[in-house]
Amino acid sequence: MTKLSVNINKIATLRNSRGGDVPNVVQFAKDVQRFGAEGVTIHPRPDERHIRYQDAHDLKPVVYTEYNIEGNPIPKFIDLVLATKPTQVTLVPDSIDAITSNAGWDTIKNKDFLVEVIKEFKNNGIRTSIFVDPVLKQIEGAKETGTDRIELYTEAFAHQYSLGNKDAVIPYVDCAKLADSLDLGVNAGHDLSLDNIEFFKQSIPNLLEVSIGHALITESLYLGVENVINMYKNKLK
Ligand SMILES: CC(=O)[C@@H](O)[C@H](O)COP(=O)(O)O
Ligand SMILES: NCC(=O)COP(=O)(O)O
Repeated sequence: MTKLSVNINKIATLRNSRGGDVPNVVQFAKDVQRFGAEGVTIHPRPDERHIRYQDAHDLKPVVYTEYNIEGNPIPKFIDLVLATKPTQVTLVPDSIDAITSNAGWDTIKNKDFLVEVIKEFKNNGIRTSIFVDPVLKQIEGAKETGTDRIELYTEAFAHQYSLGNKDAVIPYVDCAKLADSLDLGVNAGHDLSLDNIEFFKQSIPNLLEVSIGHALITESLYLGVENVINMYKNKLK
């Protein structure tokens, strides 16, 4: 079975747009778990434009499923992860001004750095995952870092799949097979959605976990809007 971890960044974006505390990210994390999510993912960015570092602390006592914190391991992020001790830390090589994650690690070039930070997290009992493009030599490089898992960056697959190109999954299948043979766990994320998730999952049997945010929150709005409009209309009769 593949675990679904819900990325709640977008809930924090909505909250921050008005100030205040609506919607409440802690309540949302409680609710997604009550509805069946098997994990909660956050990706605090240095500018705290959505999830704030304080949110990571506030979520710790309520996330009883898998708590996954993603981000670029700058010193401030490393301190946050060591203080909150999530189930898993996913290392992502974001540039400081990136709108969203847009590339995986060069695991060969950054080997020494990754070995060092991964060792520190693992010594603190935190499972590690590193965000990678679906490139075989990057998976081999990931193995050399000592990480427990990789997260396959699925943006390219999602885009190509939306254009009808199902073969776009092939590099992901090859990388997942290689990871399996190297005893690396396989996660995936970015732009996964109700449209593409079933095909992706069926193509990759050893997929342990997906983290989904942008599409899942958007779909929740669309699938809920009819119901909410009717609730307002009833109150306005
Ligand atoms: C690593 C990854 O693909 C996601 O964590 C994604 O980057 C979410 O971050 P934003 O919500 O800031 O786009
Ligand atoms: N690691 C991927 C993630 O957490 C969510 O990415 P997206 O679904 O918001 O594109």
